Amino acid sequence: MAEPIPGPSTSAAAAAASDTNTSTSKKPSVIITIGMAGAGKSTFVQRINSYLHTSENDTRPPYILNLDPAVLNLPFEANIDIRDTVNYAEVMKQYNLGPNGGILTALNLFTTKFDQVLELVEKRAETTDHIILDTPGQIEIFTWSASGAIITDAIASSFPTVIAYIIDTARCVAPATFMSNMLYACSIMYKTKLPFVLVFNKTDVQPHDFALDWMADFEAFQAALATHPGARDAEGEPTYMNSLMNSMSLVLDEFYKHLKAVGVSSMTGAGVKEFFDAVEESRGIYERDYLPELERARAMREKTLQDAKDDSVNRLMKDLAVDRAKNPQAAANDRWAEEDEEDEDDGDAEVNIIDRSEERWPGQYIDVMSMRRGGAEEINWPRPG
Ligand SMILES: Nc1nc2c(ncn2[C@@H]2O[C@H](COP(=O)(O)OP(=O)(O)OP(=O)(O)O)[C@@H](O)[C@H]2O)c(=O)[nH]1
Repeated sequence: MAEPIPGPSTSAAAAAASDTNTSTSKKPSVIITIGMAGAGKSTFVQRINSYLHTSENDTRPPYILNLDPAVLNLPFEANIDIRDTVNYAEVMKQYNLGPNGGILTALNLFTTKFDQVLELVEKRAETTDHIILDTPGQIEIFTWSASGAIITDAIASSFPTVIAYIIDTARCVAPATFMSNMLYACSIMYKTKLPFVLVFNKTDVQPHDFALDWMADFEAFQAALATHPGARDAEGEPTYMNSLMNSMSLVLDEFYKHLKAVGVSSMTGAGVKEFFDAVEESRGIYERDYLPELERARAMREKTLQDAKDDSVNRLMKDLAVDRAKNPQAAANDRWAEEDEEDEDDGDAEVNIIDRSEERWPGQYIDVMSMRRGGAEEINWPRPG
């Protein structure tokens, strides 16, 4: 199943890669942390933040974005915090949503202003080596939503980006949980096509050697599977799930070859240096594999758009020619009346994203929802329903 991430296949792609090699060499690396609820994403971000603040590591402080609108307390200071822009509780109330719908809608609203976020990030790019994104606890809200894809694509097309997939190691000792986690990781990797680092977190509680063994040798995984409770049914036959996982382990073997895996304890800080080594190596993969593919997709999209535009214009011109031939008098009077021109001002007031490192009163909250209700400053948020 697992195909390698496409590499540069044409000379144009190779040229694009070499062009961008120079352009990305000084850009900061973006680290997008993704993981199941409770895997330790926020604690991990706090740990790598403190590592990057430690001057003896010869690094500059990172620029951090919090994209979780529902988090109550963050163990780190975010430079841009979604909670400064969207009130998740108010979104739930106004759009009549449950918690997950509220988080998703809050993220969607924030994404409509992501161009402002990118501008701020680009302004700061000279002063930092790392940009870190903490994502919502409910993994699917980021990984399977349009806004998650837009944010990922937008940032990855500007900066060398790597996905840090955080795994709760202690919860992976059961082969079935390990397999589920790996399948999820696999789906994200093939969706984003970005360099991927598996971060086995909480190694202070459970060392991750077993996971590395299972990834390196599928027979070791199959042996663990065979001895796991529930591997056989009442008649002593392997259960359906067991057989399925057995086959899957062969398939995932190929996927593991494209992964870097590190063990980290966000509690003690063990393994953080190895993580940054893996991020550094991923820059090369980004430049070699992701960028040429991005250029190719961009060129194809532009061509498709141009073709569609040309086709519409051609059809319009044909229709006009037929009309004019039928009624030459009407064609002669067919002139644009200047007074009919509409006022182009759509009343789109700005919602400013806050850069906490710049503002005078950090955390000053902009209530975009009440702005939406208020008459004077109209915002074009989408209407409920
Ligand atoms: N022992 C140990 N505990 C950890 C480690 N990392 C995180 N934890 C604990 O795991 C729990 C969840 O950590 P969080 O950082 O809140 O996890 P999260 O993935 O951000 O959680 P959500 O955003 O709610 O999904 C907390 O109780 C942390 O203290 C670690 O390396 N070792």
